[in-house]
Amino acid sequence: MTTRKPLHIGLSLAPTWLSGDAWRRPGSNIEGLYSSDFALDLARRAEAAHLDFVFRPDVSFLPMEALETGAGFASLDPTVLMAALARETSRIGLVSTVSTTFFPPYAVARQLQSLHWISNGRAGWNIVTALQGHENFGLQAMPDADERYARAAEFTDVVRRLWASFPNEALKIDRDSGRYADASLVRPIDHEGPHLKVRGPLNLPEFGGPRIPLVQAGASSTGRDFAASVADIVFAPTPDLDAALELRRDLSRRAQRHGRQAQDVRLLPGLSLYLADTREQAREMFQQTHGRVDRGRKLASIQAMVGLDLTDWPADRPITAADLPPPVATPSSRTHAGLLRRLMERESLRIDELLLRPEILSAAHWQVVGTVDDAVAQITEWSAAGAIDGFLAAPGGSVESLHCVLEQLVPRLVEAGLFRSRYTGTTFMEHLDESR
Ligand SMILES: Cc1cc2nc3c(=O)[nH]c(=O)nc-3n(C[C@H](O)[C@H](O)[C@H](O)COP(=O)(O)O)c2cc1C
Repeated sequence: MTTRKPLHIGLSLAPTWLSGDAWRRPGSNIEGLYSSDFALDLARRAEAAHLDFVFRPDVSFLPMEALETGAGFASLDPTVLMAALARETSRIGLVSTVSTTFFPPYAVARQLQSLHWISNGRAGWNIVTALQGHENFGLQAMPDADERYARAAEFTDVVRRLWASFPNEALKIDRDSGRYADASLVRPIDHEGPHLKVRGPLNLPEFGGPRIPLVQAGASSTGRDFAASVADIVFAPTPDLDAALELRRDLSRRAQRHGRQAQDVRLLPGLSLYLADTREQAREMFQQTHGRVDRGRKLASIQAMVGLDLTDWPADRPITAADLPPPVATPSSRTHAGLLRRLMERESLRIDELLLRPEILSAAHWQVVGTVDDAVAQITEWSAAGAIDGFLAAPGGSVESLHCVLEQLVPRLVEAGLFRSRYTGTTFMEHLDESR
């Protein structure tokens, strides 16, 4: 029923379907979490459904308080994991998350270009400025968000110039003359900026096909501007249609201001999917998953994001906009803090209601708890409204819910003309360019 362009779909390999208490279900395969087979099974299923990409969010610290009740942020290094998937798949994009706050750009440029070669043009880079973890990298304190973005812009520029510093055309490989490369085409970048000093060139030629697509997550004003200047995909939390529409319009305006076209920046919100045969079963799965909410930790996170201490808040007293203190000056994610504040201002919720909302439970992502029909209806509506260019599936609740996304929901989107029925290209960038 829609005339819009086909969507782009990515699958988060962060095991969201094992979050809360879902890992305790008998068939969860939680024991296999740190084996490459675990992710490989998912990547193969996602490739069979012709998804654009799989991706692994990542952080460089271990929140100890969460570890007693779930794996949380403990995970394999995402770029190493993607390299393991590269040899066992052939079409699907492989997006790794690498922070611009902690790592040296030369090493990052080389690792990602290596992944691009190993996967024959399927690497992607999710650029994050990170939330915590400065203690693991010898920093005195976490730089504030604007400082992190300033470094991210310089870092991304350096990485792209390093990639270009050894162009593929420099490879001559002429056996007869004995000329391996035209070294005059390989140039240092001689970068000296406020945050970084890198000479180059990179000691790896650029892959001889489409470039590495860039994904960006972080939707404060500075984050949006950075995304609009470089990103091919923006991964964002948009808990409702209004939020997605506003972000889509704003990204289009900002992209044009940076001399790019609106469609160069594709908005793919995170979509948390608790799917079952009936709505009642889906709601039950959701309740079972989140029944054992770690109240103390959630309340601490609310306090960190909006500055309101709810420890002794009466259970039956709704929290209203008037109860909110002025916005917290430097939350670790302004995006998430802003969305939580927006929810609390718009709806006067009691504390138990608040604790079950996506702004608290699932990083403020768009959420469907229901049937495949419910999910198809919402995705169709958001797509027809021009709010999204696709979504990043983060299945929740159970392995069955995850399989339902790939084996039932995606085929329904194909039937509706909203998604591809086969791959036409072999590289990640070609998948993204299909909708142009
Ligand atoms: C949807 C979303 C996903 C994110 N994923 C990660 C991640 O995987 N790893 C990480 O270190 N930071 C992640 N971040 C943090 C951002 O990179 C950024 O540092 C933070 O949101 C602050 O930027 P902001 O002020 O624009 O919100 C994410 C942020 C958002 C909004």
